[in-house]
Amino acid sequence: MKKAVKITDGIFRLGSNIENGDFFEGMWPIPDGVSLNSYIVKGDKIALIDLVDDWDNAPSDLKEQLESIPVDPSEIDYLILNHLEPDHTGWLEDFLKAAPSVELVTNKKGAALIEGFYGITDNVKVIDSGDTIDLGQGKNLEFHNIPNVHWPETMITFEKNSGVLFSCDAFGSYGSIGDSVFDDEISEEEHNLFDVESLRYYANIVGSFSKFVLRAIDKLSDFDIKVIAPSHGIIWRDNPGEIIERYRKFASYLEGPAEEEITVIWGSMYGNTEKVLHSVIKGIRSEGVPVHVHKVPEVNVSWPLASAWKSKGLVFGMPTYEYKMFPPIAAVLNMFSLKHVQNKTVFRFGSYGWSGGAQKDFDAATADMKWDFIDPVEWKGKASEEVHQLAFERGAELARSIKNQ
Ligand SMILES: Cc1cc2nc3c(=O)[nH]c(=O)nc-3n(C[C@H](O)[C@H](O)[C@H](O)COP(=O)(O)O)c2cc1C
Repeated sequence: MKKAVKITDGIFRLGSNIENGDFFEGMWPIPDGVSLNSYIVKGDKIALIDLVDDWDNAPSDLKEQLESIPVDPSEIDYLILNHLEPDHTGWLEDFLKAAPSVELVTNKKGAALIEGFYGITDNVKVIDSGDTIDLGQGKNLEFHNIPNVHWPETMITFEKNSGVLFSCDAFGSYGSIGDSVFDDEISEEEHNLFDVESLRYYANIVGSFSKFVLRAIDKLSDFDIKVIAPSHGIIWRDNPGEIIERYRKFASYLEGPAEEEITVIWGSMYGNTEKVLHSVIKGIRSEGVPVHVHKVPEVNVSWPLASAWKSKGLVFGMPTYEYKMFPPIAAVLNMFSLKHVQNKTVFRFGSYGWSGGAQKDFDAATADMKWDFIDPVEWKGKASEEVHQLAFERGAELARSIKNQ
């Protein structure tokens, strides 16, 4: 039987790992899974904070863990919905069959979404930022809106006496959780995985809303936070400041500067662009700058997006295709535009056959992205020694320019 994990007296974590090969949000690969975390806060009254989707084993895991406390769903007085995205609410209609008198607690925008997604208007308790619900026995829940981290209705719940912050998607990460759920219990190897997966989660899911993330972090600076309990990822009780600072750093990359690193994204049909790629990389390395290389379409955009998010410099290598950019690169740029990959220094190179066209298309696609550009390198067909030399120099120039920022 799966057991709930006690965080402190009367507060428990219930969790399930999604490991069935599905993509997150239907598009982001999660080879190491993702956890869905819910929480029970028990005073005289009982609150369940965030639900799950009917996804993989999440509903049965939740039921088993409630039983382990034990809490019967019918005993739950409040279901706090910090965020209405279906990964936290999709199982709502079935849950309500087992807990018919539970009150759904959300803000005004959340109530509209409950009606929109589930047609539910009864038993909805609309709270405002700053409102509290006293559960008794020293359990007092306070609600604060953190709009657009990640949807407009997103809020956090804070249990003031224990200092546990139920932060929903804020401070979350991809990655399944093993038997240990706390930052001070997981191994160094697991920490390394969550370091990498929290960046990828951030860039994929939250990055566009970085200004709102910074606003939320400022708001939270007044709170005496002892534990961060997000809806995805590990629970931070030893060093909650670590994940707050990590998120602050990720959010700061929106306006730049990011890390002194370069992300290279490239695609090539017949190898003419690929050969020059090696000269560009040598040029970057000649300046001692770390470089991350992603080949499209082989790699899902999730990884180059995470890598680009934290890099000051970007390189795109691609040939002309039907008077435009090589389509897999165009798809990456489209995602980068959607996700606000801004304030970068960028270099593009590539081969063409007769007319070119990729550069013009690239210029148009990137006009609004707040990027500075190193002069591009283009050539007809196979690259000459001079082209290789120029590509090496431009790679080095890009590396130098990000070092000087
Ligand atoms: C399907 C296809 C469409 C192409 N369209 C154009 C084009 O519109 N204009 C052009 O100058 N070259 C065009 N080319 C030529 C390529 O840009 C050229 O072969 C280039 O060297 C390919 O680079 P790669 O070896 O890195 O794939 C096209 C090639 C292919 C295969």
